[in-house]
Amino acid sequence: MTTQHLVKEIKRKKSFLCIGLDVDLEKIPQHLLEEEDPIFAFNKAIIDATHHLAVAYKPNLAFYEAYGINGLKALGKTIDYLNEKHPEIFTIADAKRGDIGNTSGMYAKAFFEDLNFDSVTVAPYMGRDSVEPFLEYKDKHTILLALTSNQGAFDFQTQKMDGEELYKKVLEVSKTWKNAQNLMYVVGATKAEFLADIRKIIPENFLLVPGVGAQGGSLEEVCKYGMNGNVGLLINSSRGVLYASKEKDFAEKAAEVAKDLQQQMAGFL
Ligand SMILES: O=C(O)c1cc(=O)[nH]c(=O)n1[C@@H]1O[C@H](COP(=O)(O)O)[C@@H](O)[C@H]1O
Repeated sequence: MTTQHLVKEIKRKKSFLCIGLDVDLEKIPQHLLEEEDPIFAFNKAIIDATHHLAVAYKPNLAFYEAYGINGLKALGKTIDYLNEKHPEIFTIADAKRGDIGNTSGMYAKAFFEDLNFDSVTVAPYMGRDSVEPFLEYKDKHTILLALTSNQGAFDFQTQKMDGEELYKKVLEVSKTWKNAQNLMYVVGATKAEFLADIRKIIPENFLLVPGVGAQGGSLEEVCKYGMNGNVGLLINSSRGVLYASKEKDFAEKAAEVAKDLQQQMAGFL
């Protein structure tokens, strides 16, 4: 999906909500465990109830790998369902990959060709040749970790290197890479006070912003940092939407939380 297409969808739905499909079998309604594929049954119910309110879905690979081959099969069914039923939705494989060039090439093939995601999250710390195999896919997006939502972000990302914070170096250097127009960046909602500086370096790239809700980030504080004004953010909520209820009404309750987030976002568009 192109960035222009994503922008069009954001304007049409008046939403820049990304729902994180982080499925935890201990948190889903227990009646779903009787289904043949509980993970897919849960995802399908969430997608069916929220697809008109969200522009993106982000399964985090950890939550599928944790259930072995069954988890990976459920991931495959989920992305196929999204691509077939809702091709207008932007899909993110939250895998945080990155390795030596030929290995990254295989990761890119897995997420962009086999699973056919629109984008994948990538860690930048192995440098240019670890990211470029993802950027080779001109119709896909690479979402680079810039300033993450967790406390440990202060261990390295905000430390100075040659007088400049490491996360700023990541932004500046990555801008010079081949097909850099296909880069998006992760900035945690818990790091809203850094967004003004970040936007000075990358005024025209989408930001994926996780960390609202369960991690304490404020939606309102990040919403004004779109690109060139108002569009250019994907704000993610996973647990806050998925586990609004553990009862049979879970999908309905998830839709209520998603609607509340969407309505707050509409005020900024
Ligand atoms: O890349 C991410 O999506 C990510 C980066 C980051 O800095 N912080 C962060 O929380 N995430 C992911 O975003 C999701 C946040 O989930 P909730 O805190 O439940 O909304 C999880 O899948 C995290 O792995």
